[in-house]
Amino acid sequence: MCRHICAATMWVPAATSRSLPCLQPASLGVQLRAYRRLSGLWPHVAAQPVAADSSQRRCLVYLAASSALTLGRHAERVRCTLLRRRRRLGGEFSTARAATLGVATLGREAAAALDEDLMSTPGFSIDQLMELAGLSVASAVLEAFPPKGSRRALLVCGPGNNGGDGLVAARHLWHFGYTPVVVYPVRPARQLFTNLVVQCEQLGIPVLTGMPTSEEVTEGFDVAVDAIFGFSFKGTPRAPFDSILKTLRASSVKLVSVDIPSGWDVELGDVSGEGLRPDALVSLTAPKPCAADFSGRHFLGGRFVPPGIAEKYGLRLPPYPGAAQVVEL
Ligand SMILES: NC(=O)C1=CN([C@@H]2O[C@H](COP(=O)(O)OP(=O)(O)OC[C@H]3O[C@@H](n4cnc5c(N)ncnc54)[C@H](OP(=O)(O)O)[C@@H]3O)[C@@H](O)[C@H]2O)[C@@H](O)CC1
Ligand SMILES: [K+]
Repeated sequence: MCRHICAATMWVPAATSRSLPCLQPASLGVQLRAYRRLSGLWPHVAAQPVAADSSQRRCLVYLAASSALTLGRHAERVRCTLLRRRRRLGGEFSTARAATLGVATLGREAAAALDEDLMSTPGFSIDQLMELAGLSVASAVLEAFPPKGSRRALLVCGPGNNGGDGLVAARHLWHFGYTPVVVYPVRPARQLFTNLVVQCEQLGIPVLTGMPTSEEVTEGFDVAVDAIFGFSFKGTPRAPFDSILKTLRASSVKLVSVDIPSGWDVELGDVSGEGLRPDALVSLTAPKPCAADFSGRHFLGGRFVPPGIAEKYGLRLPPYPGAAQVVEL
């Protein structure tokens, strides 16, 4: 019995798709044959213009296989092919609006290297960067979902620095007048994170280990922040985050993702099909390639990049208005 094993999506600007004949609906046969050659399987392919942005075209690829063993192998092979193709196309995989602003994207390795550069050359500490990142997130929440009556905010924080951004955002949201609740199931022992938890608790912000149910999230909160995984996420989500992602997906709360919608591959997007579908995204420093698949409100935050580093990584960052911590792309 065949079942779908891999859903890969690609969004390409119309101009790019003209130079990529295999993504033209008219030549989907070529695409099908290419994947058959690559994986030994017949994929089901559908390509359609994107509703949110007619200048882009999306190509959805589903592969079918009969065993879990072949699943991983074939999905990985196709993932690598898509990745190579995306890398060849480079910065063209920014959203249409980001492309208008001339903002380039930062892949996983480049994002990590840029972080290293920030912390070595100009000598930023991680605490400083995280503080500004979390402040950007809180500012984007305020801008995207200004409080109407109640101001209940849920912040779901993961085990890495993305989770730290969420803890900082919780504190700033409290100062902005929200009533935050933090879910922090896996807590690193590092002083940085224990300090951030104490700072939240000093404000009376509950920091919970367990995740509420999807009904409780829908009923109990006006907005939720996904600070679960950032650019170091790999593979498929492990427990307890697998079920947390399902809970967030099942709820209808307004969702803001920090840097990357959790569960998405930083470069390829929601390849597993199990990632979150946020209403707003706050890219930090620069959008990551997966942001090309995102069609909600997109903010850029992390207003701390010195011109030398921006130049080194080919970032053409848009001007931030006034004292704003975020700029909408
Ligand atoms: N300059 C900037 O832009 C700044 C960026 N900042 C922020 O940092 C973020 C990057 O932070 P990061 O490197 O700590 O990685 P992040 O993704 O949070 O988590 C890694 C953790 O997840 C885990 N994990 C991985 N895969 C998993 C899986 N499948 N299932 C389960 N767990 C999995 C992994 O565990 P491991 O696999 O190592 O055991 C590890 O514990 C970035 O996106 C931005 O938000 C700011 O704070 C500072 C300035
Ligand atoms: K996230």
